[in-house]
Amino acid sequence: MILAYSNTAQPEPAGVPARRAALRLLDAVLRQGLPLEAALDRATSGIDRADDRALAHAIAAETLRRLPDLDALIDSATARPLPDDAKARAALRIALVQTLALGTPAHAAISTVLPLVDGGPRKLVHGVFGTLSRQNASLPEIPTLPDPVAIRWHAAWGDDAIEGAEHAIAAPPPLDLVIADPATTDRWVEELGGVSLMPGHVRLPGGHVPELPGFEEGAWWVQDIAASLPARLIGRGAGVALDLCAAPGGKTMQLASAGWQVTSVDSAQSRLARLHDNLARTKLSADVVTADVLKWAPAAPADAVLLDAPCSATGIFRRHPDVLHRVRPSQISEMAALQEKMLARTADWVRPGGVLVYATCSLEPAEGEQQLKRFLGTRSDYAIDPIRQEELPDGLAAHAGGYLRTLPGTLADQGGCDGFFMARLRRAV
Ligand SMILES: C[S@@+](CC[C@H](N)C(=O)[O-])C[C@H]1O[C@@H](n2cnc3c(N)ncnc32)[C@H](O)[C@@H]1O
Repeated sequence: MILAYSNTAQPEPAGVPARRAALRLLDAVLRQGLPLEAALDRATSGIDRADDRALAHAIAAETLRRLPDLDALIDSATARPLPDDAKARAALRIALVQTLALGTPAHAAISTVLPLVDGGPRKLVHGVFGTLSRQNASLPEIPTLPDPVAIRWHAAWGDDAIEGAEHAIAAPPPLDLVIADPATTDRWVEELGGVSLMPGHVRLPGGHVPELPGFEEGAWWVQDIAASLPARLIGRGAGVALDLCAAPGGKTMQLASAGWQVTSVDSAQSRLARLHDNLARTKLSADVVTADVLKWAPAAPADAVLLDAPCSATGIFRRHPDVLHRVRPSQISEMAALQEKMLARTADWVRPGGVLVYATCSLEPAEGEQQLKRFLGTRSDYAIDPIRQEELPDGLAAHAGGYLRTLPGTLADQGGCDGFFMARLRRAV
């Protein structure tokens, strides 16, 4: 038997440490409310092999995508519903997701999970898994959204967005690249074998990023098409642009490659390290400042300010399915209060006649439409500079109010995009 070693140095069957790490990850998200990525290092500490760490992440992420459907299956096979936080439910979730969604043979899925419930509900887990296997249980083709999210998004956006979100969970999102020099888009479409939805954009079905042509030379970087639009709204320019809440730097690279003298500000040192790496790889430059935008201030007003504000991040649920489970209404309100303060403060850093772009990767109106309305109600020196059709890819249209809202279902035929809100505001001269 091949042996692996847990961080308690006990010999264990191969494959068990990855499943234990998957359980830790799920506990971190569902009970502690942590982002999946933030919990990764701790949950997988003691696992040396990168493929085991990747497996733990894949099991946890797929469980989060399929949680309501996995729980419905488990509940169909137990006399009484198990508590949400029961060990048996957690073990069954990861055993079932492996066999029903990740292609793991049933015997491997259950034999690597049972050691995790030794001395506990082993018999129950084995019994329920066996019952569901004999019934040839399957997951629905289109996943079900967790109820609180479905209710919230239905109230805000209606049936189509719910359908769009459920379909979006079912399919792996495409890989979007921003091309540093938009004039070379056709060349990269050909070389990478992708499609382009607008100049400076290439979409691939997926791929191992560091091995793709052009990565090492810094010809492009990964950025969802919706995430690339806020910086595009600023356009090309030779003046001073502030990129606020800038790390890991997708928008900084866009602004720098569009000719701006960029100052990038973010409070997270570790995320700024990635921004520095990104600038080095793409040979672009920016002044990088580690600071809290609620305390820092620029020496002089800027021609353009981009505020990509911290938010609930519910718009990026395709790649980060933890947001579907850990983001609560109270957090949305807290983020909205923070965004309001940031917007009020940073609006003073735009020169008269200059431009302010406000963006969030959120599907919550409180972090988008309502924020914009409140801001315009308090700042008579600002007006919306409406987004024009020629600034957007085919299939996207600005709202009649001049801002842009992307939803689950937007660009669905081309592979979709993240949920975003963005508005361009111009300061009176
Ligand atoms: C949506 S992410 C930014 C993504 C980035 N604009 C890009 O395109 O790569 C939000 C960022 O806000 C930063 N942040 C949160 N609170 C902040 C604060 N008070 N001051 C400065 N940055 C902050 C976070 O560290 C995070 O990097």
